[in-house]
Amino acid sequence: MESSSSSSSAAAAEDWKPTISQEEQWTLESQVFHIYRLLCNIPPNSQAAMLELQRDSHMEYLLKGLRHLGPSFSVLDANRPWICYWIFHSIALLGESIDVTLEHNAIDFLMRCQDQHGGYGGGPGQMPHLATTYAAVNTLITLGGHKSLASINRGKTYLFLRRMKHTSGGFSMHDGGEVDVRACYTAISVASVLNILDEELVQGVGNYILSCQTYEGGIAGEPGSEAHGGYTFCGLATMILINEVNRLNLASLTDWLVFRQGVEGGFQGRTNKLVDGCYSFWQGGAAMLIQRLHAATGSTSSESSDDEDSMAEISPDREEGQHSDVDEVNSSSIPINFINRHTETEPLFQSQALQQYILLCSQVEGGFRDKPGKGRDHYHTCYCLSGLAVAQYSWSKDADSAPLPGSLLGPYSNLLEPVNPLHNIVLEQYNEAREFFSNASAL
Ligand SMILES: CC(C)=CCC/C(C)=C/CC/C(C)=C/COP(=O)(O)OP(=O)(O)O
Ligand SMILES: [Zn+2]
Repeated sequence: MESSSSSSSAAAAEDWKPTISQEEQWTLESQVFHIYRLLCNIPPNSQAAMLELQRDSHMEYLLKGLRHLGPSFSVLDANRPWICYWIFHSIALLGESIDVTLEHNAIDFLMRCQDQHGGYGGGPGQMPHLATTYAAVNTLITLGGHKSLASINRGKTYLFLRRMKHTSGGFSMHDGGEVDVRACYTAISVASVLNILDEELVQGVGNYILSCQTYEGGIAGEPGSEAHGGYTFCGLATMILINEVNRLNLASLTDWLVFRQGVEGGFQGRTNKLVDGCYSFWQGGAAMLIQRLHAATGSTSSESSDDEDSMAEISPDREEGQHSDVDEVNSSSIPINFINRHTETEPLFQSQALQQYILLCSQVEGGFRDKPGKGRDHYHTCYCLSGLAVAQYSWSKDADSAPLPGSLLGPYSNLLEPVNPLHNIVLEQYNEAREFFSNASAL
């Protein structure tokens, strides 16, 4: 028999139930929109307009952010290379260009952040740090052109990276700083893209990342911590860049990752936490990396894939001594071979649902946010747009081919530029930098 309290709570639940028309299908997508409509008091039948990427208002917000830094980027903030990266990368994803003066001001500012002994600080005269070094290098590559790329002192950057190398095999974020998976990723990403990656930098990194893969399958920031999307992206991308990805338990990593997408369509960073727009890239980008691991070894867009090879590529191989460790790392072809692979595999996540979460729940009038109720910021704008690009191209067989019909949610004007997910740099700018640095003189 039903108690009176349970019947009244059943009635309350009945009251709360969203009213959906008969014709409306109770799909994952309509659930997301319905929740959002309830939260934001949006009148019914306005979904189509809300699925549009508000390009103009995003550009306005991004340019306002640059103006706020001042002509010589002199605003007091210890994070200025990051602000530059978040804004310039967002503009590049939107396929927009910027005023030449602004571009030169940004390059000049980042040159002043470069330490005399290598690496970039959060502002001129500040201590060099791996996170701001990654942000500065990615920004300069995004700006592109000779002045920007040639402003990076590769020799000194290499010495800085060597100085950050830690006895554990990982890297410290700065002199005397914390050692974690973020540090490994930022160091290896910078070294790879600048074509200065060598055995000394790579030695021990794979063992360090392996020690951070948890019982859940995802990767934690440090040994013994909780698996998290941010660190899982960093650890996985690092392992690919050093050619040791098969040492990870990829089956359990994939399993953990695919369960991080919530019914809202967005991703959560870790088990039992709320979804957040920024994980659209950290988790979505990691899913894209795994999807590309399923491609046939060495195949390119013009070659066919081979299923057996592709499975061998991702099968876990955790036994010591069996991996082809550092000897192959001086081959700078690893990242480009990886990106140029032709994949026949479907995305590992619900791509339409992710696009819907980003456009309906994270997008605001100018910028993006974590979730409804939170404010916009440049970090979330950058990573929501990066995640949107990943989702839009998730059905594409080649990294740079146009999305298949139906895989793009909303109007065609929503389409962003494709990214290289290993570094989160727009593909065209990455290719320019790769060519520039492969022709650069040896250190
Ligand atoms: C390249 C680079 C520097 C990468 C950084 C990667 C990254 C985003 C790491 C996440 C850090 C972290 C533990 C956040 C948890 O915050 P929280 O507890 O507020 O959020 P949560 O509830 O969503 O876990
Ligand atoms: Zn976030």
